Amino acid sequence: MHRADPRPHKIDVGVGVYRDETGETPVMRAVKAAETRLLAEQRTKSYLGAEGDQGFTDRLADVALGQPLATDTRITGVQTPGGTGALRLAAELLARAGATFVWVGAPTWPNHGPIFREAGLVVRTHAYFDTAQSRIDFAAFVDSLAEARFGDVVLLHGCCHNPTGTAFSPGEWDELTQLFLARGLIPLIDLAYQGLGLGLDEDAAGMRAMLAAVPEALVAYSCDKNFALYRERVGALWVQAATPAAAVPIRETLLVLARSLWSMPPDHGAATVRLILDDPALKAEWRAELTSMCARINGLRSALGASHPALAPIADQQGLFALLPIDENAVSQLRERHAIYMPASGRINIAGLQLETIESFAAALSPYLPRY
Ligand SMILES: Cc1ncc(COP(=O)(O)O)c(C=O)c1O
Repeated sequence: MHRADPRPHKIDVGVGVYRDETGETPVMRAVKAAETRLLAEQRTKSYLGAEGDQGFTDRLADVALGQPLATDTRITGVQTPGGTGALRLAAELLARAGATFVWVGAPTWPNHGPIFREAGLVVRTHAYFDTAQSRIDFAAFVDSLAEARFGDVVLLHGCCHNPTGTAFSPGEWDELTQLFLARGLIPLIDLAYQGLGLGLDEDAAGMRAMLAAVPEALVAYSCDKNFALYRERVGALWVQAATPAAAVPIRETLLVLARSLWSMPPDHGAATVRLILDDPALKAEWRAELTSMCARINGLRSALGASHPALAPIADQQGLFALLPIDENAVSQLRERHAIYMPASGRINIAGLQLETIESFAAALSPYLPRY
């Protein structure tokens, strides 16, 4: 509908991918350089196993988990087709291990429910977001987990929550860790936007602290956004077992499951990431470009937050998304009257805005926002 709209001032805050100030989703400089190198170097060995590119999974563990895999043999990792593949593989592993319930917050990324259900798990919903205040309702979240039983799995967004833009504070991560330990709950951390919130290490800090404290955990990771490899579907799943010995059959099971899901993950994108992470100059270039993407998003957040009192919480949130406190009716009126496009949920992609369009965007939104 946005594409077909002839109005020149139209705004698309619907599609959930990073956009630069010209509205494009560019290929990152380090990715271009690594792809050129890959064409020259990589193509002599054709076959890859179900685990994918182990160099990729190991190097990425350094970025995500803050440690190379070799230092913690309780953690085993495999390459997956995107974060979606990692979540699906995690779901299959959990179902195979006898898990029944996976808890997800309200709201969450709409694909979470189908991914777990298709693997035979039962999805239960816990409180998460206070829509009126545009913040996490942590007390209600903890209360609703009172029903969770020993061995239940709880999905957590590692940073940059989709769709609300929220993130746990270090204190909240700590409280959750204590709660999970006391109740025997297993965290499945979905880290799809590392580096697009506060920074690479900051965005993973809560997750790392939790991993250090709990015996078992799973981490589903996507490189599709922070390496802008949307076309390639690059991801990884790490599983932390209670002991190094327990990690061995888990790895074997992951490989059996992966063979029946996708046989081998596609190589090109993961090999590109591996080349970047292996080369200090390329790695520095990737980090610099990611930092400027992140700065653009946070600049837009500050401007949008300052434009209207009801949008103020957006300035303190993170990542690509925010959930506007408006209803479906407002969403369709914004489309009809102002050529502003977003899904019925009111989720907006902050990077779909430009600094120059924020004022008119906020003015169009204003009649539909709550008044204080
Ligand atoms: C919260 C969340 N998790 C996982 C994914 C899946 O990642 P990928 O696109 O790499 O499959 C997404 C993608 O939109 C997401 O928003």
